[in-house]
Amino acid sequence: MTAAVYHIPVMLAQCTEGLAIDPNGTYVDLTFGGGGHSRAILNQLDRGHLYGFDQDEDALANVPDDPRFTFVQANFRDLKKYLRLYGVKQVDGILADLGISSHQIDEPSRGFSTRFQGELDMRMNQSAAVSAKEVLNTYDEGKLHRILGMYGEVKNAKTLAQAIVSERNQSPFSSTEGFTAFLKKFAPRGKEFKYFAQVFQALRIEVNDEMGALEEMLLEAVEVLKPEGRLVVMSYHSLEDRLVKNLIQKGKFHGELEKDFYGNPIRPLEPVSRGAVVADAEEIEANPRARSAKLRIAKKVKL
Ligand SMILES: C[S@@+](CC[C@H](N)C(=O)[O-])C[C@H]1O[C@@H](n2cnc3c(N)ncnc32)[C@H](O)[C@@H]1O
Repeated sequence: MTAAVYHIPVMLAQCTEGLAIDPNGTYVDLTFGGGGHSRAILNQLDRGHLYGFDQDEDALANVPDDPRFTFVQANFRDLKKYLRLYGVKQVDGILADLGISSHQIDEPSRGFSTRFQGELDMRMNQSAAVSAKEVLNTYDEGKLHRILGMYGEVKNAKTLAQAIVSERNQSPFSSTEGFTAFLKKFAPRGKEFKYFAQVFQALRIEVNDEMGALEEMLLEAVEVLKPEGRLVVMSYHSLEDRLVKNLIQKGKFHGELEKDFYGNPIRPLEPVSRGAVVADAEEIEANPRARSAKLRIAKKVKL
């Protein structure tokens, strides 16, 4: 397994520029994956150090042999705890390139892809307790309805949730192929793959508690950043991007920006980039995965 085919890093230059790297600083790549972004950060470090997190043990195969790098096989929601373990209280910059890697999608046994035959798994952390199979075969109808509607924006979420519950009573779901064959009946004609992708996205977000992990991580990231330290987050769907954007612009996930007596915004971060940075046409042509990427860059407010 080589890093080149594991994952092509998206907006590499924009991410490292966003971090405004101090060669002697301490950095965190929260989503190490194939290590593309990490290697680019290491190239700019001198006496600095980089901590690379990934909850997927497959990422271990890509760890560089470099004394300035430490791999942390953990969920990024526990950022503070693990940094403390290494005696790190504050860092100069944090990068998160959310979602799953091409390796995870392309490996049939991981169950992320609508195109391959595999178990309905979808766990990024292979030791986690709940897989997509458990979600489909045990969640009650109301919960399935909510997940499909909220995380997949599936239009007929209620009908589909009902059908899942009655189907599994006859034969429980186990393979991706069996599940997509079942989904076909509910998909709009000619848009089957888009529909499958929406349903799979919803399951994946639930299995990995992606929204919960993102909220916890963002709050911890704000705490561990030095004043003026950079937060660089790349997301691939609007639910994630909304959380990141709201925290940067409004200082909270929900609700409006508050101001102090003098009219200064009360928020722990301030935007560095105007709006979201997106990939250019050339990159999208070479790497279609870059199409949906939205990059937001912020710095910790100096008190
Ligand atoms: C889009 S890929 C990152 C690719 C990487 N930037 C590169 O250049 O190869 C996302 C990676 O983050 C990991 N990941 C996603 N959510 C995570 C979480 N909550 N905690 C730890 N790792 C996570 C996934 O396992 C995956 O390997």
